[in-house]
Amino acid sequence: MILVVDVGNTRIKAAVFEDATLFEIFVFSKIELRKNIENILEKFRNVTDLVISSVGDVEKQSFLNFDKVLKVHFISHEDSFPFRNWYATPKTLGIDRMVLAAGATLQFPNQNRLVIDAGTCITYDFIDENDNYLGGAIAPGLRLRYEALHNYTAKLPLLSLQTPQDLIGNSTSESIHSGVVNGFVYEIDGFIDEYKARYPNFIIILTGGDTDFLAKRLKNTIFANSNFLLESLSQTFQYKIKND
Ligand SMILES: Nc1ncnc2c1ncn2[C@@H]1O[C@H](COP(=O)(O)OP(=O)(O)OP(=O)(O)O)[C@@H](O)[C@H]1O
Ligand SMILES: CC(C)(CO)[C@@H](O)C(=O)NCCC(=O)O
Ligand SMILES: [K+]
Repeated sequence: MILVVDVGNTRIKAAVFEDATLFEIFVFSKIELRKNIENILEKFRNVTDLVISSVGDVEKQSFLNFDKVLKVHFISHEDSFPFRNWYATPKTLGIDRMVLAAGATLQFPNQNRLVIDAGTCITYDFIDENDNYLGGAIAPGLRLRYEALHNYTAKLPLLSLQTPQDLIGNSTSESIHSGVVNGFVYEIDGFIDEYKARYPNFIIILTGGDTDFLAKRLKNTIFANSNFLLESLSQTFQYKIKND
């Protein structure tokens, strides 16, 4: 049994796996890290390995106390991944993006894949049918757009995510919701359409904290799975064990 931990930019997500079976998911903040991991290990006493992917600023130190009771693995650029990496700056590629690309490669063999992670940032990652990782895009996520409007203007309020009533916002709040939500959706559909112009066939995997909100609003057909990063982390670890 393994415990995988995804340290994101905002939150931490963890899951317990036995082979491909996911037992339970946990979401918590960085300050509660140690206590939460202890509680999970208390509940799942058969966990032998702790597998961590981190893009956040949580230090390795926070996990090292656990190495007395389990094996602790930090997924890094040095590990084996199931794709050829064509990124021009592979050392600066986010570990979360590498893990997503690994999951897409292993779960959807022999096809072009586009992974869209709508989290703090939205990231796009493309892996072609011959398992070449080509790169993608990074843009501000949904919540970040609301925050940016508020933080970098004098008059705009900080709103929480809400479905716009119409394309044409008839108040400050409706204008913001239209700009953020409609803009985000058009952007994603626009990206997908441009990828389609280059690659006639590919599957689209949507994941991240905004998956459920977005899935029903996109015009393109996508495979929505908010646990895709956690599942991919488990698969990346299995792949690493076999290939190291
Ligand atoms: N409880 C919550 N806290 C923060 N964001 C949330 C929450 N519930 C839903 N969201 C949505 O999820 C998005 C953030 O995604 P996510 O939680 O995957 O980010 P993260 O933890 O920083 O991970 P990553 O760094 O991998 O993107 C926000 O845009 C927000 O709209
Ligand atoms: C883009 C984020 C912040 C998304 O979590 C992360 O993947 C990251 O820090 N990436 C480093 C830059 C890059 O991927 O090229
Ligand atoms: K993300």
